[in-house]
Amino acid sequence: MKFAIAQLDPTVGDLTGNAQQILAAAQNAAEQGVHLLLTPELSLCGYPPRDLLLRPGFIQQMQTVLEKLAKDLPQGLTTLIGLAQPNTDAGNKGQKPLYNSMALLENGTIKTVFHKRLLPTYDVFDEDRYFESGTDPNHFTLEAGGSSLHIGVTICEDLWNEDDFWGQRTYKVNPTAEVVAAGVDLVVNLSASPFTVGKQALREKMIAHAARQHSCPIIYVNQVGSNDDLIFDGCSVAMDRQGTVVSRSTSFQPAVQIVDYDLEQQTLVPGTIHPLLDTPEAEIWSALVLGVKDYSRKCGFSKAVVGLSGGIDSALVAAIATAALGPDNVLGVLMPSPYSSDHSISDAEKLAHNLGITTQKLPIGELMAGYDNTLLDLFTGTEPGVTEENLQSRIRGNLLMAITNKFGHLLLSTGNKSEMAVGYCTLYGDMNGGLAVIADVPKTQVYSLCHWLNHCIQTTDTALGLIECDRKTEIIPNNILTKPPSAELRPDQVDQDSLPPYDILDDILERLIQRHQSTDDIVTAGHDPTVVGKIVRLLTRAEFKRRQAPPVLKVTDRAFGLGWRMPIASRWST
Ligand SMILES: NC(=O)c1ccc[n+]([C@@H]2O[C@H](COP(=O)([O-])OP(=O)(O)OC[C@H]3O[C@@H](n4cnc5c(N)ncnc54)[C@H](O)[C@@H]3O)[C@@H](O)[C@H]2O)c1
Ligand SMILES: Nc1ncnc2c1ncn2[C@@H]1O[C@H](COP(=O)(O)O)[C@@H](O)[C@H]1O
Ligand SMILES: N[C@@H](CCC(=O)O)C(=O)O
Ligand SMILES: O=P(O)(O)OP(=O)(O)O
Repeated sequence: MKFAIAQLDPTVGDLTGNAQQILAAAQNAAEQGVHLLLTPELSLCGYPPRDLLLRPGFIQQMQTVLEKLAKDLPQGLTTLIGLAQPNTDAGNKGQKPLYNSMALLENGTIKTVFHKRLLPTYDVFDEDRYFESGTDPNHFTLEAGGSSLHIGVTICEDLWNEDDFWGQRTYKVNPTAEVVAAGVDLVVNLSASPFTVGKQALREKMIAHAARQHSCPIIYVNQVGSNDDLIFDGCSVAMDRQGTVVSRSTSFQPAVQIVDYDLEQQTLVPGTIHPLLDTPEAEIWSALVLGVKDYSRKCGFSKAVVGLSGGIDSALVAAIATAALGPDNVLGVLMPSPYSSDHSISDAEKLAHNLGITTQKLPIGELMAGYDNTLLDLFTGTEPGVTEENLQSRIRGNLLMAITNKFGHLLLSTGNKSEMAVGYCTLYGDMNGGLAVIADVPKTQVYSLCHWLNHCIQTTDTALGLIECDRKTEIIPNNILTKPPSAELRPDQVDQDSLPPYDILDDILERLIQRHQSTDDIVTAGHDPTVVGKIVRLLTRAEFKRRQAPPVLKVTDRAFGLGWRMPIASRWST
């Protein structure tokens, strides 16, 4: 029995386009003699559709497109398609209006519809807002060529309640155990599981645990691509009942991969196993490149603009943008002020040369003088300080927005997670932008990514096939890697004038943001109480800024954005 794993990259809300993607995968699968085509969770509307789900017209149109697709799909091929389905009991007993479902299509008809049992409502997930939980185990019999196979259907989170995997506990609802108890030969899991660093290793451990626990082969299908802040890595995988990987699709690329089930041996046949990316840096790099590429494409941008300061954050963002969009589509803007060092210009120019991108130089000295003159009377008697520093950042932000307005570039903002955490960035200045590319990457990891990129370009054929350049050189100029980070908003300013060293700052922030530790916990771990107190206050105070930041590409298990819902007017800061 042959299965096709369609690791698709849907655009949220593009019902017709997504249906076309499914149809193309189905035609390809049918030509290869496939019996069952598997598509990701909500493959027809794309994941996450968010509040589009509240629009009745959207739900109706989804049904119309599904019915047409059922007729268009090749005869003899059974297909599982993810979509939202109305809950006919909605309104009763506070039930939610929809189900998160999988429709089973066969020979022109919708044969049955399965409903997701477990609805994730944590971190970036908010499925309880829209969906009612399915109550029954989902399974069906696939008939082909006189044979039959009993298949259990689970949808994403349904696989994440595995007894004893998350510690010694037994879950009230374990959809995999329930379909196995119903006597299935094989379980499929149709997912839209967002990327975070190391997540595929975790998924594979969990799937292997489930396969062994239930002595049942499992085929896991994941969405690929990026929708707004969420990046999906694909990496669909099939495991036999011993928990051994027999098939793995590509990471961060769409694919249709075939897996065979041997009916006599009652096992999945080993097939193509694409390797996993081997370092956190390779994973993050690939994720961010895909994030920029898909965000641009799906929002209708082909070009991006970045303010190039000669610093490391803007260098990394420019490199990611170049890999995503191609060097001809990235513009670097150098905006020196009277406080800018010579190397800020020479390093930015060298970087642009290495990347093969175009630059524009727009000095801001005259604009600064214009602001100072206009504000002269009003500000008489005050000391110059952060206000004047922020004006420089805002002049640059304005110029960059003028470029996007005039030429249609997407402005990429360059703030890293450490800066966003402590508010070391200017609202309506360097925070301007449509997409915050590295705002989930702490400064220490910005360095490791840049070192990795240079190493990669010198030692392998490509930086994961993404940047073309002279292989003997570096991408990020060495001086950018070695000079102290500085905003250059006043003479001789460096970040470490106001912040602890980044390795200390990042460790404290990781404990606060990802591990939910208290001030006391962090001090007990060995950090200076005064420093911890300061960082906690800065983190709390900068909430108003983060709320106004562009969407942040998520790569950790706690990114600023939908998975971080802190109050702004708050008195809790320990
Ligand atoms: N822009 C850069 O390139 C850069 C680089 C390095 C460091 N920095 C640092 O970043 C900081 C930027 O200064 P900033 O944070 O004072 O400037 P900001 O203008 O970004 O934010 C301060 C302003 O935000 C508003 N505000 C404050 N609290 C608010 C709240 N709770 N709700 C709504 N609005 C609120 C007020 O108008 C206040 O003046 C400085 O410490 C600077 O040294 C900036
Ligand atoms: N001199 C500069 N030219 C272009 N763009 C600049 C310049 N200085 C700063 N920028 C932009 O602002 C952000 C933040 O700067 P920090 O150095 O971190 O304060 C930087 O990444 C550039 O995009
Ligand atoms: N726990 C799952 C849930 C995803 C879903 O059900 O959409 C994940 O992190 O991928
Ligand atoms: O934001 P950048 O590029 O100026 O990097 P740094 O803050 O390290 O100077």
